[in-house]
Amino acid sequence: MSAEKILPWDAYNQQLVAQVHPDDWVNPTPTGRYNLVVIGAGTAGLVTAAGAAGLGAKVALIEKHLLGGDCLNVGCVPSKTMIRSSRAAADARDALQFGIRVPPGVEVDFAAVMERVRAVRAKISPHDSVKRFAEMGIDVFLGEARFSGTETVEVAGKQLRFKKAVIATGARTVQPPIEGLKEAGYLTNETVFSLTERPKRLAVIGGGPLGCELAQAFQRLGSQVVLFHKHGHILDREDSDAAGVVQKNFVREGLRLVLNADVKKVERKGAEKWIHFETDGQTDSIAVDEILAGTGRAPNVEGLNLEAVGVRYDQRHGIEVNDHLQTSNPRIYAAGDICMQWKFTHAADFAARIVIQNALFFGRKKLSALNMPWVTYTDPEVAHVGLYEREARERGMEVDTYLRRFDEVDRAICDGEETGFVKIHVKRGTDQILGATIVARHAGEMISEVSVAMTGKIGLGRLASVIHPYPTQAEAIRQCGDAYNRTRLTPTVKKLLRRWLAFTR
Ligand SMILES: Cc1cc2nc3c(=O)[nH]c(=O)nc-3n(C[C@H](O)[C@H](O)[C@H](O)COP(=O)(O)OP(=O)(O)OC[C@H]3O[C@@H](n4cnc5c(N)ncnc54)[C@H](O)[C@@H]3O)c2cc1C
Ligand SMILES: NC(=O)c1ccc[n+]([C@@H]2O[C@H](COP(=O)([O-])OP(=O)(O)OC[C@H]3O[C@@H](n4cnc5c(N)ncnc54)[C@H](O)[C@@H]3O)[C@@H](O)[C@H]2O)c1
Repeated sequence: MSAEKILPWDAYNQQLVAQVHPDDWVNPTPTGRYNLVVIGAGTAGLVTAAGAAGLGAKVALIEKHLLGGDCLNVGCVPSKTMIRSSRAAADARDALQFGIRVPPGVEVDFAAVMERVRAVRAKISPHDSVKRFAEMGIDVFLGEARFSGTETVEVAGKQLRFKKAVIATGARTVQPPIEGLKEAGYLTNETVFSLTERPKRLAVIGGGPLGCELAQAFQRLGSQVVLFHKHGHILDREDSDAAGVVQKNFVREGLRLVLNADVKKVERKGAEKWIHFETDGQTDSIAVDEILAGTGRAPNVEGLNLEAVGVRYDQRHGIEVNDHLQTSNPRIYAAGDICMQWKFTHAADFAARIVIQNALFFGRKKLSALNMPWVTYTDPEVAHVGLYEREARERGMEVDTYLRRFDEVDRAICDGEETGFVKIHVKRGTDQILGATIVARHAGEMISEVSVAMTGKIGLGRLASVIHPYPTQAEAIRQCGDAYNRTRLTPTVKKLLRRWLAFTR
């Protein structure tokens, strides 16, 4: 894709492209064999290349479009920036609840919101720039890579010889198989952040993290949003109580939800797009101005000539890897969205660290050993780490769950953020934390405390002895620890304590 397609072609996007795909970049001339040839410069590729080069490896990094991949350009960064504006809009809307009278006529300037998105992305882009990676001693090649032999990768007419190669080509939005959708035209994460005008009516198809985050953001920024989701509630892979809190808030904010939705057909009539759908046996139609698809990801496996190097893959799950992230060709590894179920930037980052050790230093690091948290940045946010209760049971583990609702937490009450909870699962009869879900406005900032405990093998009982400043919402985590410790006060212990206190009175 040519860089000029980063619309609108304003000063910010020109700045972005100057960093992550400069027009005047001249690919280096490859000399000798590389320790590592990395294909794809999203998070997985960038971290692999930087880490390996930092340890002294001779590294080539190849990117066909923009360094930074989805996260910087069309994923985390623009979405979280837009969400920040949408929270400001919601705060203005809800200000009266805090005793602040906002005069009527407060408006969302959608064009300014999107300009800020582009400005922030451009500001962050030097972290992922061609210049920065070249200065690390990495040979950066712009162009589309393909395997051309058992130990060569071809890019822009050049042959790069490798000892080991890493495929980090990521994933893209799948096109939902809905009649007429393609002809009517629809947005994906690759195009939605280029909008400069607010769609008056927006349909979002898919109630996963992508669909939910953006549906709420657009609704708050003034679009009338209808969200179609296949299942009975949104975010159906999350803890159902957590998803329920978010869903309730969506409805409160006026978002229309179509659950158990079967979108049958899309038709263009003039400027309008008509969506014909079925839900719970009823058929209905709705007219919108734009449609955003967020129905999952397809791995970028095409054009790599994987058959020639014996790398097994499938179109749905991507490249097949073992727990060491090695493909069916032992000299070729993969990391990130191309091969992993965890499709997160931090997951791509930590997978890259595993690849560096395993590919270059005979390491035996395992992906399954990672303790992976994730966050959906709706309002409130849903953050999770470890096992869900149902997963623990499926593995034959009995669990005890400690729950603290935010309407019982002083700081959350002060903040007017009482919906949500902290739920921590421990192995029954112990304080070993198996997993946790937090639903709170800043749940993503809180979950790492539980991750630290799990990674450091700190039990829930010991978390109770960690002093948390008062008043903070994170006290809810300590309070789950207090609740655990109270369960240790068995009737026998209580009786003994009573006797001791009577004796010492
Ligand atoms: C809207 C949205 C919001 C998101 N928000 C979050 C979030 O808040 N937090 C979070 O953790 N994750 C989030 N994600 C997920 C996150 O963006 C991905 O998990 C992450 O970008 C994966 O990194 P990657 O390196 O595996 O792949 P990518 O970022 O997709 O990078 C792959 C790169 O490979 C290049 N490439 C492909 N084929 C070739 C080839 N043949 N030759 C050369 N180059 C090639 C591509 O151009 C691309 O630059 C979000 C995703 C989306 C879509
Ligand atoms: N905060 C974050 O970390 C974050 C944010 C956005 C995206 N992402 C990542 O990006 C990836 C893509 O996200 P996503 O939400 O597109 O994918 P997803 O697969 O997680 O969710 C898509 C949802 O859409 C539903 N769906 C599919 N087809 C449908 C149809 N025709 N009609 C109605 N519903 C339909 C599916 O049942 C599914 O629940 C995810 O893997 C996620 O990890 C992460």
